[in-house]
Amino acid sequence: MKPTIFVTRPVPEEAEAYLREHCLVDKWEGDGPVPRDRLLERLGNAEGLLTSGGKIDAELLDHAPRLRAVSNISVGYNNFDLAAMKARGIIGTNTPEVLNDTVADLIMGLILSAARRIPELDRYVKEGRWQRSDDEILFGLDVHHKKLGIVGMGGIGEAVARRGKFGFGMSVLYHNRHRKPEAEAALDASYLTLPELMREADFIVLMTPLTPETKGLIGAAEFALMKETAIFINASRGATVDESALVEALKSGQIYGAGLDVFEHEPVASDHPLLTMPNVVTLPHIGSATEHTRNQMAMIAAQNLVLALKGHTPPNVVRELK
Ligand SMILES: NC(=O)C1=CN([C@@H]2O[C@H](COP(=O)(O)OP(=O)(O)OC[C@H]3O[C@@H](n4cnc5c(N)ncnc54)[C@H](O)[C@@H]3O)[C@@H](O)[C@H]2O)C=CC1
Ligand SMILES: O=C(O)C(=O)CO
Repeated sequence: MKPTIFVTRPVPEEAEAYLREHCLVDKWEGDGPVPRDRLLERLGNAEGLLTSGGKIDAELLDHAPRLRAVSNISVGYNNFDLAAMKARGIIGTNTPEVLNDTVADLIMGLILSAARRIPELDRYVKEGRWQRSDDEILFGLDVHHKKLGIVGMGGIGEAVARRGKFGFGMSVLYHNRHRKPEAEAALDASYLTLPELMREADFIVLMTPLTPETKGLIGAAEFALMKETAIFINASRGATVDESALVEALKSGQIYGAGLDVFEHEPVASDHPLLTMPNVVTLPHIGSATEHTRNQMAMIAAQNLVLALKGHTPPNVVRELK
């Protein structure tokens, strides 16, 4: 007898076909993300859940008495209440590594966009404001040979560091929960404390997972240490940054600019002050959003789920907040 699973969002054909081969698939057919109350109604029979970000907490698990595995189509798993899942013997999985290069490419895009003011000046040209006499008002900052500071030197952080080091001749500084001697050797990277990195780096890239320790990790005290020419990039989760402190740091000229792929509340409200600032580049959480990478993520997530439901240990089980 095939296990029943619930799929909360459309997945590519290949992943869906694979799931149907191994499971009885029930899926959300509505537009947009499944509303929480509708999801809870649909979980009565589900032994597996394929999802990408909705909260998996005690309330949801109470509505899913047969649930054995939850598979995220994402590397981040801050949506999991791991204690509640563990208490019920439910396995959680994610999709690490496969998206490292795709997300790192986007982060380089944010760095270049903020430093050279690409979106702002694109609008400038398209709005017919470009004058032959324009000169200094179009200046930005160099990226090459500057100091790249990575906070959270994991799979994605290292992929960004490689691009900075070998593509742009940048020197790599990093702060991480644990030192990484191999990365230090391969990238000639220097380990710094968080305050040291804030003071030293020209580009600060935040790439930690969202955990109780990293919530608000970068706030007023950290922005106060940054150079006036620093550019701050966040592609981790919005809540790792104190957004009000970021707004103040940008408004007061404490830092030069920011590039953001993530926000505390997504989609970000259209009247959010960060959206009114020309020195902030904003994106709608598209770090891994290429067809190739998202297809691979969906397939890996599907395989994780099927393996777990067959009683095997999938390669990407998450056991604790990392
Ligand atoms: N914008 C987007 O579309 C994407 C966002 N993400 C986010 O990026 C995060 C990181 O992804 P990966 O690099 O794959 O994860 P990873 O687990 O490979 O790396 C995270 C690193 O952060 C470090 N870390 C954890 N807590 C820390 C702390 N308190 N202080 C300093 N370092 C700490 C860990 O030791 C680890 O080296 C994900 O958890 C997810 O939230 C991931 C993919 C796409
Ligand atoms: O994988 C993740 O954690 C994302 O945010 C989207 O790819």
